[in-house]
Amino acid sequence: MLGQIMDFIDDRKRAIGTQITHLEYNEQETSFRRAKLGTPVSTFWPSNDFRDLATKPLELLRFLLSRSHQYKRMFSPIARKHVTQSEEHDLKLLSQIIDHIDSRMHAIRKQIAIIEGVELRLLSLTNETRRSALPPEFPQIGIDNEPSPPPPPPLSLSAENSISSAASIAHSTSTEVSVVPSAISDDTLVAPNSPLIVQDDMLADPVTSADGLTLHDSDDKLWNALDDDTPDTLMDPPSEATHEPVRATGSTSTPSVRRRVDHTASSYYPEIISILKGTFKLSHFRKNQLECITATLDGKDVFYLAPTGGGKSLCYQLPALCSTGKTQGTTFVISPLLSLIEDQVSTLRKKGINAFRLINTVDADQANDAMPRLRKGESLPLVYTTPEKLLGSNNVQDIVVQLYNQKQLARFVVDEAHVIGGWRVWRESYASLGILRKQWPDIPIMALTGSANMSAIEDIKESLALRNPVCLKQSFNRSNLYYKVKKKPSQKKELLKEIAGFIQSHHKDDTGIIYCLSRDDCEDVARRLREEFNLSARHFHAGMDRDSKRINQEDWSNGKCKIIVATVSFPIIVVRFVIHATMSKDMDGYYQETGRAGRDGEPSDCVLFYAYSDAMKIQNMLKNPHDQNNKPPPDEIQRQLERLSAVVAYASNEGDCRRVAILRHFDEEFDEAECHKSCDNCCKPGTVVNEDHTETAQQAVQLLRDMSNCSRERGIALTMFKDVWRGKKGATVSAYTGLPGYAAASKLDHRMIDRIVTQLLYSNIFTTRRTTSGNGFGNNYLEVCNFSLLSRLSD
Ligand SMILES: Nc1ncnc2c1ncn2[C@@H]1O[C@H](COP(=O)(O)OP(=O)(O)OP(=O)(O)O)[C@@H](O)[C@H]1O
Repeated sequence: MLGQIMDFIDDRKRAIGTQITHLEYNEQETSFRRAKLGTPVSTFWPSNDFRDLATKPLELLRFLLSRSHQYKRMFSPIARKHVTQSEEHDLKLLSQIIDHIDSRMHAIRKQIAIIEGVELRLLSLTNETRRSALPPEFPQIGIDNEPSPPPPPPLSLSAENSISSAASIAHSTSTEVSVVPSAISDDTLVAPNSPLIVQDDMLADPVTSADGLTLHDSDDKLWNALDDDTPDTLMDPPSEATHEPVRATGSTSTPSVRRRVDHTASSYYPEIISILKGTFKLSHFRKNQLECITATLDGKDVFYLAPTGGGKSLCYQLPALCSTGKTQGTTFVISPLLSLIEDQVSTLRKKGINAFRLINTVDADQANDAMPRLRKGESLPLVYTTPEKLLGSNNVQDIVVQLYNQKQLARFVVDEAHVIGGWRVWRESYASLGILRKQWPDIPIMALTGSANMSAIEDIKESLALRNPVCLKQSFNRSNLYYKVKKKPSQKKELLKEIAGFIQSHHKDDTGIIYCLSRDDCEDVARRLREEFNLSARHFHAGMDRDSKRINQEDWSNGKCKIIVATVSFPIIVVRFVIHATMSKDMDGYYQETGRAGRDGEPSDCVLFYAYSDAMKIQNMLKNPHDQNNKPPPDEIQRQLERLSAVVAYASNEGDCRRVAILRHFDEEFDEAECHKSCDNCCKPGTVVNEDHTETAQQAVQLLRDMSNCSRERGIALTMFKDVWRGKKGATVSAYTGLPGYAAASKLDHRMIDRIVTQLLYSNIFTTRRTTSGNGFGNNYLEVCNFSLLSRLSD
């Protein structure tokens, strides 16, 4: 059946893509409504009969779900804006496609849950006694029972950046190859939901605690400053009804309104403030914290988005300790990371807060384990668990039923909610969390994330079936961070010299993190910084044994080590500088990693060493992952490449304010005047000049085609192509000197040549093909990927 819709969409994609591009060009004009598609509207429509799913194996279902997500992402943003324009037949069609994909995704998720046994396990609990414990709405397995999803809510155009169709590529081609490629990031940014925390930290490291690594991070200064200049709380109008039928995105379709509510007048406030001061020893709330706490105590669903270090944890930790509130008892916090759970539990227990973990642990010390206590019927305010444990364990399910029965189930908290919606869908159990709402419709859910743009937010709300959630969002701007991108030297020795020089001159006695791509690199960089530059660097990654981790943590705690060279799996600390020795794989990762700097509000530096070759390395890793058995589907690889392209666009942009680019990724408008020269581009003297290099790009495409046609080699290496285009002389290029494009770029600066080639690669007009020679060495050859785009270029 998915094949049917995919075929249908594939047929329409090109036409819709053209339409979308057209709309983007004319978004200010009313005439776009009358724009016609290039192909006649099909009368064929696939049915909503999804019985085919029943026969599909789990792997295929996951793949299908991922593809459906991909399609939805592509079509949703534009449809949200225009779906109301009913006179535009094609846009109506677009919204019908999305509805259909929605229904399909519901059905696939349900089937996955059935196969994984999640629902079956829950049902197996429903013997006579247990069934009576369940709410009357307890759903039966059966796709027929599925409520049909309402249409997606209208949303602002700013969410349109996830479109990655051929049409948008064509659009970008004609406009983006410019001195100031600001438009690139507009079009190439893709909705995040990215794994902010790498796989190697997942479940692999149940015993690591970050205790020793946590600095005193009183962030008051930063957050007070933020409070002053962040926009008002955005709240969706809350609904009084808590027993409404579960609705997906439609539940959020009511337009947001700005309203100020005096939360200090709420009946919960006296207890809230007493716990804030007495238990947490804090004097006041940061932006949105009180709103969030009051809403959850009032039994409402909450979606809470705040930048890293914004104080999300307090929003569920504090209400968990309240005895007032509509729901009482245990707060279950669902977190994807074992190391984060361990860290949170031990930090809270040090403060005298009764937090427990509900995970599979090999730790001999079971003092923090929730299970034995819950079995004994002890009342535990705060229990951290993983989605797998919560949904997959019969024992845990027994206990949840029991707590619910006794009205001792206070709320579910989904931390790092951006994990929902990525590929790997992604931890399947995260994607299955929608079942919480189905099983316990009247238990409030709180979703927290530090990284989500508009379409990701919609995905989260929909997947968790949040009901009229109170949405609290905060500006992502980190005004105390200085962003800088530097050209990465090709020799590692030179890179280390630059890094060491920067640290010695700017941060001699400060703490900092250096991010590397691989564990080996991480170890090597730390060692060489120690040995060759006398810097107190230690490596840290999830592949280390427990003793080495402990030693490095101790060295950090006692000040012997000031610099941590890490992969992305490093526990939370406050540092004065973050250096990316290799670029991040996506903008979310980059934002999270740089966000480690200056969590105390003091000015801090974020330096990215960028080389296009790193992007190629990552691209190859994405296309050819080590674990071939776990290779994402092609569509997902494409999405990851697009996310990578957003970082390339960011890093290679030498003109636009970095802050604007970063915040745009989170759908946040930012006036570059507010940057106050706190990024390298804003500090550059002179004015920005826009240049259109479309013609040059066309020449490049033609030249590469001509070179490929006359080459007797296995392929055209990137350097060879550039040499020919520049008009290099000598024997190596002699085969190509007669071509019309030879030396066509002789007057261009070499950086401009690099940027044009980069943009052609990331616009999918050029691609690279990797071949391995007989002696095992790999070569990257440049090819024209999409000839049809070439003809569009010349139109
Ligand atoms: N109201 C407050 N006043 C002062 N400090 C606060 C307040 N709320 C939270 N903090 C402190 O801010 C720091 C960061 O909080 P927290 O770890 O909850 O951030 P987070 O939003 O979860 O960040 P991340 O996304 O990085 O996990 C902690 O040290 C916490 O104690």
